[in-house]
Amino acid sequence: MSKVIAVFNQKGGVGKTTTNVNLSASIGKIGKKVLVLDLDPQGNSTSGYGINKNEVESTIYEVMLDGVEIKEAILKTEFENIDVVASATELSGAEIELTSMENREFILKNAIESVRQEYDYIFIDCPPSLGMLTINCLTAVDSVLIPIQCEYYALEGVSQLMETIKLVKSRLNPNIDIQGVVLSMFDGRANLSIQVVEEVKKYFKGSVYTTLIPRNVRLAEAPSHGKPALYYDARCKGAEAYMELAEEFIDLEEDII
Ligand SMILES: Nc1ncnc2c1ncn2[C@@H]1O[C@H](COP(=O)(O)OP(=O)(O)OP(=O)(O)O)[C@@H](O)[C@H]1O
Ligand SMILES: [Mg+2]
Repeated sequence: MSKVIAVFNQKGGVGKTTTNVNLSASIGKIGKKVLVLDLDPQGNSTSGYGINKNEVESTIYEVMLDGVEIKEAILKTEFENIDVVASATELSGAEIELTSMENREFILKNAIESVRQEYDYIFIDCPPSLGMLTINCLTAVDSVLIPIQCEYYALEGVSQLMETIKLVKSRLNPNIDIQGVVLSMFDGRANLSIQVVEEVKKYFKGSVYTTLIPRNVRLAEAPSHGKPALYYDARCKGAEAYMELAEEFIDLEEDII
């Protein structure tokens, strides 16, 4: 049975998609079977894996709103152990369409049930909002991986984020847990970055990964080549950091350390 993980922070541009694509790719490279599901209408995880969402026949939109079986929307990729369910631009309208549906919070959870046996991990990239798509995602997952950018105001919105998770836990998904907090765009030369790491560790106590993701231009370039950084430039600092994060993630999951 797979573990289903949301990569979520309602704040925009904090590194959700970069983490979703690069952490999943590294976990796949380690040998775990991974499904990457793009729930953001922007479709950046889809294009980050080299898929043109406009050319895909069945996307997560058809799965959630037209009753298409998720198996029909699963795309194989050239990357080791990675399958993808693509996003679609129409998904932005889904926020409204979902509100009139029966059991509207459980649509994604029910949709992924049939493929949970086939993967070790299912990673879901969320949009930067707290709408119905995000609620569906939080209802469907076992845990939430929270990327936080090492910048001024890093913790802004975090209390709202924690409130949302608490609310979902009490009403829709009693088993939801925090998987971990990833500090992204770290700059070791900047005092601010170092201060943010301290602050975030104080707030989240033991839940923060030791691995820090540095600001690295290769991570920003790789999506335009339709590849995770690992397949674009395996030796760049960004790809190395996400591989280290994947190892830390797996070790914690398997309770080795
Ligand atoms: N570690 C990094 N080093 C350099 N650039 C980065 C890094 N992480 C992310 N970026 C860049 O910062 C921008 C925002 O990152 P990303 O798209 O991952 O954030 P996001 O939280 O998914 O954004 P959104 O809320 O819009 O979905 C992107 O242009 C990305 O390439
Ligand atoms: Mg994103």
